[in-house]
Amino acid sequence: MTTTPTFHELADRALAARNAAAYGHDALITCDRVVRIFSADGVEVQALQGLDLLVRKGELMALVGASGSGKSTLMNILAGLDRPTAGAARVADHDLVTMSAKERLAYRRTTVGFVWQQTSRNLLPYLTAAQNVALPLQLAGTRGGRRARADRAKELLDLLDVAECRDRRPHQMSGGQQQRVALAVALANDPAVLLADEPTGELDSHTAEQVFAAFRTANEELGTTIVIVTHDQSVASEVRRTVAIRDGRTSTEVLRHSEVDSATGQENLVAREYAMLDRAGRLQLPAEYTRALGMRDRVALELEPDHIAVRPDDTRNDDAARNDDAARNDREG
Ligand SMILES: Nc1ncnc2c1ncn2[C@@H]1O[C@H](COP(=O)(O)OP(=O)(O)OP(=O)(O)O)[C@@H](O)[C@H]1O
Repeated sequence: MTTTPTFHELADRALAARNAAAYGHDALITCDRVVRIFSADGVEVQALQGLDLLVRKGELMALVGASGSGKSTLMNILAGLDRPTAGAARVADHDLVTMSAKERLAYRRTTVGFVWQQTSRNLLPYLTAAQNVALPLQLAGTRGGRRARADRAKELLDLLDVAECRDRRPHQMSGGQQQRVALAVALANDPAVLLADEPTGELDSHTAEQVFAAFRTANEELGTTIVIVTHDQSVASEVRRTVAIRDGRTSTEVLRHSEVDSATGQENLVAREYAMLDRAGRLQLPAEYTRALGMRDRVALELEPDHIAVRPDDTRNDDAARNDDAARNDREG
């Protein structure tokens, strides 16, 4: 039985709704039901299908997804190179949907830094490492002149362990060194967010580890928030938080933290998987879980005091038995 709320209850509810914090109010990156549709030759492709994502200040996280899941589309939106078709996207208080062309340019120069997969896209071939790092400072009109820019370049190249490359041009460096210098370039203007698209895609695993160490250093020493996009699942072990993208939506996420074993005193990394719950209450279950239990179309739910149980649909067996009976009757009749 439902009871009609009193006027005071309605007033309290309205006040609570007004005071409720907006989605992602305390996040540095907020994607709220982001949709991106491409139209090519009259065919529409929904690259992002209502993607939700929150990234807090100071995080180092990875977005992992298969080819075509929408990673690059999301990256281009966060980088200010593309706009969502619908939904909201904010980075460090910049509204990526309504930003003007002028604001977009300033945003790309000072708020975000990028490291792309292709080393050639990150560095100018005719400049040395130090000159490459100094260039974004010059473009942003940073005060202090040539001397200050050279000092900043030295500081970043030292920090990322590529001091020896200072006077070398990109072709005189290894792939891993080029990516670490690219990271220094991306950090030059002290961006609020650093975006990296498959930054180790062209590197062997040993070199990739060194590049990841440089990302961790940037995150820990400079406090830069870093989002790394990759299709490589092994990257997941390099960061504390991995969010999976599937079919243009964030699906599951894995958080890792260290726990000290009280018996042995040994520190272990513990990983736990979570599913995203959107504001409509929709939950995407990992395909391998649903497949393992033969779940499809419908599942049985039970609310328990501290959890919700999701079980295979127990009426399916009854339905199947009924269908078998009907088939048998048809045959016999
Ligand atoms: N400019 C475009 N025009 C038409 N379709 C596009 C465009 N860009 C991306 N798509 C489509 O959108 C979907 C998502 O593409 P996206 O490049 O974001 O995926 P991805 O996860 O980055 O893949 P990959 O790892 O292969 O780069 C794909 O189906 C792709 O074909």
